Amino acid sequence: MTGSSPISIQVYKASIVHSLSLNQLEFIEHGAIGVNENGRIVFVQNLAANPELNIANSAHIVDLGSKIIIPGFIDGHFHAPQYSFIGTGMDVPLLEWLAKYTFPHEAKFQDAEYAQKNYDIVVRRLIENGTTTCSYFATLHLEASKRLVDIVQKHGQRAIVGKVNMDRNSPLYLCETTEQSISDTTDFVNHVLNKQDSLVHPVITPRFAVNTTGKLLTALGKISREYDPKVRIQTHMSENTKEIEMVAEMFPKSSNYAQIYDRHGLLHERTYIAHCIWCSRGERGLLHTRRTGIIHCPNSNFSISSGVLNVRRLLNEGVKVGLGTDVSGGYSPSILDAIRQAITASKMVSIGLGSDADKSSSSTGERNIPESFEELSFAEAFFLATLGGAECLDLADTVGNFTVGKDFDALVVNSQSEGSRIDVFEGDTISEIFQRFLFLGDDRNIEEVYVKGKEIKSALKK
Ligand SMILES: Nc1nc2[nH]cnc2c(=O)[nH]1
Ligand SMILES: [Zn+2]
Repeated sequence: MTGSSPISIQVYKASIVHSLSLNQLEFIEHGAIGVNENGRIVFVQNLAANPELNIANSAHIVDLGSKIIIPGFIDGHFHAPQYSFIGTGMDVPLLEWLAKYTFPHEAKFQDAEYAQKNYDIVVRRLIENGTTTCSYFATLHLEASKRLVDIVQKHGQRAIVGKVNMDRNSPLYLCETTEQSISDTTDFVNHVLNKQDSLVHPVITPRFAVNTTGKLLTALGKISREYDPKVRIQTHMSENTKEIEMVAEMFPKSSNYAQIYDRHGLLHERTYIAHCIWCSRGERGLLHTRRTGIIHCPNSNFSISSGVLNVRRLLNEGVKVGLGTDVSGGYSPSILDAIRQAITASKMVSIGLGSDADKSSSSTGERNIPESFEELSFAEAFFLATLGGAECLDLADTVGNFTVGKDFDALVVNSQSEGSRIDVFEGDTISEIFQRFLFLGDDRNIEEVYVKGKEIKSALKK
């Protein structure tokens, strides 16, 4: 047992599964986690090796039997306003999809009351599905973005929220002036920081290079670096080949997409970018040097026909990677789905069906021996959904696994919950039951959801 035991602690006895690193998944079949009044983990104990709990009398013990405690899921990329057209409109690729469905829909969030109603529905749905931390894109509307912050605070979810910036190449009904965009962003960032709520953070959110002028990008980079620590930045990059062609014409002085963001001061260790499917070797190297993370959104990459990201290569190159649902480019709000689709995407890459900018740009005529890439294991995909995401979002000191001193953000998983679609067979090991949850489980198996020690799922029913 590690750490001290303050007077009033909550002890959860259960099986424990969490990632220590990309390659290390720890299973503690008979475990206990101690959580103090501040929601911090004070000990993690293997009861098989060390059955005595060294705790004060006032500790409250919750015996969860054969249920499994895992770290809460981290969704590194979610568009809150897009939830209300989830599962529809996936008949066209990105640029057409934005014009045909997304922009008209996001324009409705001009109405803060409409936004509030919709945001309440989506935040509830994410908590149901075990997303304890979510990085949200709101819309460009300041008041509606503030309402999203209020809603996540009401429900107790850990969240990073961004007011979207877009000052060109969108319809007039969803476009702001550069000056308005800068002043509303400053207002939004200060509004969230002034709350001094350790669970909610602002993030600078330029939609993507297509929708932003160089002047705006420079100003946003500057805002992010003016604060200590730097304010996070999230955006999209190299999702779709037409998008990349458009961006190259718009920013002719930069030799590639990543360089555009870099030249405007947007790439740093608190930046994380969705997609990056078509990044060249040079761009990946730049992201690695800047310690910028990539959020892999496989459902969206398939659903709006963007491409198949080679995650293995990014991991081999030392780039930080997390998972995102990218609703509603992606049709599922569940990180379990992102885990499954990340594994499927990695299998496509391993059989030579990945998207590869390096391959298409090598026109030397020489016959290259194709590189082989190992598919992701379930343990690696789970890492991306938890600790990997925490690293991208600069939250790894606080969440992502059950290290003493981190906050207790956790899910109680019951393979035999009411309505469960998971069958358990005689002799199944904890690893087998856990894997079956990853591939067959759903929100019905996620019985309790904790953020900073507080259970937030049961309150949704009230
Ligand atoms: N998937 C996705 N890509 C984008 N690129 C710019 N905006 C968006 C968006 O809303 N969704
Ligand atoms: Zn997105």
